Amino acid sequence: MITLDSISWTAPGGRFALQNVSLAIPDNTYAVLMGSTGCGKTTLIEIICGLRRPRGGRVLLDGRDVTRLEPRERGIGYVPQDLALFPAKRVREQIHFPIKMRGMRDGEKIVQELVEELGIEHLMDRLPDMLSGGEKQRVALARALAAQPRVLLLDEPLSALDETTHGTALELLRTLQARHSLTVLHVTHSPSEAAALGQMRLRLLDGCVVEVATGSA
Ligand SMILES: Nc1ncnc2c1ncn2[C@@H]1O[C@H](COP(=O)(O)OP(=O)(O)OP(=O)(O)O)[C@@H](O)[C@H]1O
Repeated sequence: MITLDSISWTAPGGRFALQNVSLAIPDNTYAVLMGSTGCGKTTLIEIICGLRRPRGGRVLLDGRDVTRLEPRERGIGYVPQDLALFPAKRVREQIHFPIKMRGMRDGEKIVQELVEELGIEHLMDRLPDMLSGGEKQRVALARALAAQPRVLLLDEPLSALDETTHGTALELLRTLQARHSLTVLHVTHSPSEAAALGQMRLRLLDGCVVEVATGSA
């Protein structure tokens, strides 16, 4: 369960602020978040994963207050809008990185299973600039899932894909969510993507998160 309890955040310079934003996404749910450009969607995602510190309020994951924890202590996988792959690391190192950072055991087995699931075994020795857009997405997903998080945050993960790759990626995200019992928060501008994936559809409107629809996607 992802819970935001009265989160407030002010941008440096004070020209944008979120005031008392609250939301609750139940366990094992695929939630999508929409809203006009610049309304604060990325800001909310980064507050949940710990890359931005809120001025007030709390972030709770499965009831545990993580507001003051470092990102790697939160049990969250994150795929940012630009994917943020390390330019000089090969795919193998990208995916092993979160496992190494946390000193996890069984790293080799986890990576092997993930790369098979995502169909990227043949890419393991490549650098990011030797990958297509769709391949980069898969590598970023594998890296986000390597530390076996319960929560996955996706910031417009499919926006750069062509129609065919987009369709396959939708299916992949749905399958990953179900297989790993993930609680997902996925930011998108695409109503069709939201309708295809969102068991819970949320909109950030004038600084408030409102629920647009709930039900099976
Ligand atoms: N570091 C910063 N300094 C100043 N302003 C910022 C900073 N980060 C974000 N903002 C401002 O905060 C607001 C929300 O930005 P955010 O990236 O969260 O929006 P968004 O809803 O994700 O937008 P988009 O849909 O275009 O990706 C914007 O007005 C942005 O200019």
